Amino acid sequence: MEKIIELDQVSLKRNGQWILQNINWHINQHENWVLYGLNGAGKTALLNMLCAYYFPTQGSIKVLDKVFGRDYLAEKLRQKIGLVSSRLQQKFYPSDSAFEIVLSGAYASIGLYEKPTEEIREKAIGLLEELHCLSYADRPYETLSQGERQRVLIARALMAGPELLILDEPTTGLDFLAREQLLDALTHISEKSTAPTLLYVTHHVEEILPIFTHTLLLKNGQVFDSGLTKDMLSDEKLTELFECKVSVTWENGRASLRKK
Ligand SMILES: Nc1ncnc2c1ncn2[C@@H]1O[C@H](COP(=O)(O)OP(=O)(O)OP(=O)(O)O)[C@@H](O)[C@H]1O
Repeated sequence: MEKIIELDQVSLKRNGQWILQNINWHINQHENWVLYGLNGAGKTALLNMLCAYYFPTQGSIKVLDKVFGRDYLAEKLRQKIGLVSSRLQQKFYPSDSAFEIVLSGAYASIGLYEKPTEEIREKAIGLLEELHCLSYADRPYETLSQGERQRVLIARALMAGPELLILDEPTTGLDFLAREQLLDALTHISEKSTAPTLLYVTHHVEEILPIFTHTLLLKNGQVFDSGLTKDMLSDEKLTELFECKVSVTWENGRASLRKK
């Protein structure tokens, strides 16, 4: 089975401080993962390593079967990874239309500098339709709501046909309905035959959809535990993780969390 991510004994030191320690994490094809941890657990640092913005101080990382720095250029690798993050939102030109932003995903550029082919335009329209963004495709990005922007960014990330799609707290700033619409869109994406492997980063248990078969619990820069989502989201496991009594309730394959 093809490995999407292989981290072996990975540690990261920044400014004299260990931020991540001894991370072992393997993601296989056809698994969708959640990276779950509280504020400051090290989720962002870990993502920065997966996208080759940081290099491990110790240990080895393979993403999509490539070892960073040895047999592959980081830039080339990033073209195979779709990234959706609210931090990315500020990078786009506010006057560009939603359509232009999605088209630019085909070239992995901020802004559109090439005339898109008819095939690329059709693909962008298809993705805008799937993500229910067609009605505002011609509107400037700056006029879109937070939920609309996030769906446009998912469509953009899918333009290049990534093998791995990373969603970094994609529901930040979304109201309940916008959040559920975005989560529905992810379920739809995961059901397609061409679906990329999904990696969803969150600190909200309620957002973990049944499509996420596996979960890694990160605490203080270390793997607290990892495995099947249903085993990770248990009363005992999360009580130990938070060092505070919690109970988990399941309904329709989704968990919710309460402090006891
Ligand atoms: N360049 C750096 N130098 C020193 N410490 C850092 C650096 N970058 C991150 N840290 C620290 O490492 C820890 C993990 O940070 P990180 O941003 O990865 O956490 P996170 O899980 O993404 O948190 P959040 O959910 O709040 O975004 C934090 O304590 C942070 O202060």
